[in-house]
Amino acid sequence: MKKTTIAVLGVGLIGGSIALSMRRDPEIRVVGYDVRQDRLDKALTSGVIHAGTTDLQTAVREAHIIFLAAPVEQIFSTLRMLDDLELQSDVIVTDVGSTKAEIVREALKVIPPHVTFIGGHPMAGSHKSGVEAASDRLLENAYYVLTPSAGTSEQQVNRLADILSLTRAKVVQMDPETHDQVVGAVSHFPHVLASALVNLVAGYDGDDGWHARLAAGGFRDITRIASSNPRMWRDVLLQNREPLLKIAKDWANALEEVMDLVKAGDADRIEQFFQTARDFRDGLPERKAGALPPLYDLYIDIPDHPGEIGRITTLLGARQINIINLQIRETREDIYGALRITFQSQSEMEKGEELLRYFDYNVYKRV
Ligand SMILES: NC(=O)c1ccc[n+]([C@@H]2O[C@H](COP(=O)([O-])OP(=O)(O)OC[C@H]3O[C@@H](n4cnc5c(N)ncnc54)[C@H](O)[C@@H]3O)[C@@H](O)[C@H]2O)c1
Ligand SMILES: O=C(O)C(=O)C[C@]1(C(=O)O)C=C[C@@H](O)C=C1
Repeated sequence: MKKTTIAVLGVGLIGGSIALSMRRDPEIRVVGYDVRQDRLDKALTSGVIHAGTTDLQTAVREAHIIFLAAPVEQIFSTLRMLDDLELQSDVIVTDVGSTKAEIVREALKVIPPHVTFIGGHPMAGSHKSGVEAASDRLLENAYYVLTPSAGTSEQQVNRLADILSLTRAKVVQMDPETHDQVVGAVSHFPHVLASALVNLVAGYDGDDGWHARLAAGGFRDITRIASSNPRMWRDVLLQNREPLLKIAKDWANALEEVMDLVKAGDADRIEQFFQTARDFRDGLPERKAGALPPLYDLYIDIPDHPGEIGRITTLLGARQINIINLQIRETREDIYGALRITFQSQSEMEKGEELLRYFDYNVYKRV
């Protein structure tokens, strides 16, 4: 049987995670394309892709499905290049960009007639970037929005949904404008808010640094996403202007309403405000509620001498502690836990943790 070839253009967090999911099927060959050779090298050595190239034509020539997984601005420029490339006759091109309306409009304008374009957006991610943060479980149980156009053949949509089942995400269909409105409210605007709040507090933080030091769980929980890639979010905001401007207006009104209650000292309605939010927040569907087991991961600092990883796996193996995955993470100085070990169960993880601590390793549950 002929293998299915998948091209992933942009082997970063999302492209890498999709590539890893695709590799669950041994009949799929994943070719990565990136403008950065060092990123392809990382993806190759960590087994994310079967082959990598910085030549776009080589990457797409044999592809049956092409994922555009670069930052949004580069998704536009790549779309415009497709017309000059030799492609398979029934190829599906899809993207993973965080905005949809403008991308789909552009694709319909520039895509060659024999090519099917289906907009896509997996609703999962991280504030971390790059292939080193990729995981075959990143999209598990997340919604994956597809935005086929009126003329898109149902058979092609099903073909794409079929391949996407390897990510274990829940594929849904939506029109691009609805997508941008909804995702503007639940993802884009929250990123603006998180960063605006951080900038406000940074401005308050005087020489004594008390704001930074007292910032505990609340501030950290609501601002994690302010650590996201600034270039990526610049592009997203520029592509989703109209919905965002409307949401910002609604936000300003909502904030004013609460502050009016504070001004009036209206205890009942202030409490009601928090209660209403809590009811909706507590009712959000639990992403981990699906059939798949949660992750049992430990992160371990690896001392910088040869044979350390071998020593750790030997220690675990000797006590029959089962691990299902091992990942060496980007070794930037400020990152703890360079080695990630995924265990089969909670009890295996606990046994592993006890053992590694006994042998004096620094072990973390989450980083
Ligand atoms: N980060 C998230 O949480 C998230 C979630 C869902 C969707 N997205 C979307 O996924 C896309 C990628 O985001 P990411 O977080 O994976 O970014 P990333 O920075 O981790 O990866 C992007 C990769 O694209 C490469 N690249 C840059 N220009 C390119 C070009 N012209 N052609 C090919 N490759 C190029 C970069 O070298 C990098 O390896 C964006 O469009 C983003 O909107 C991101
Ligand atoms: O979890 C995160 O860090 C994310 O920001 C992921 C997130 C989001 O939920 O806003 C960010 C961008 C996307 O396009 C989809 C998902």
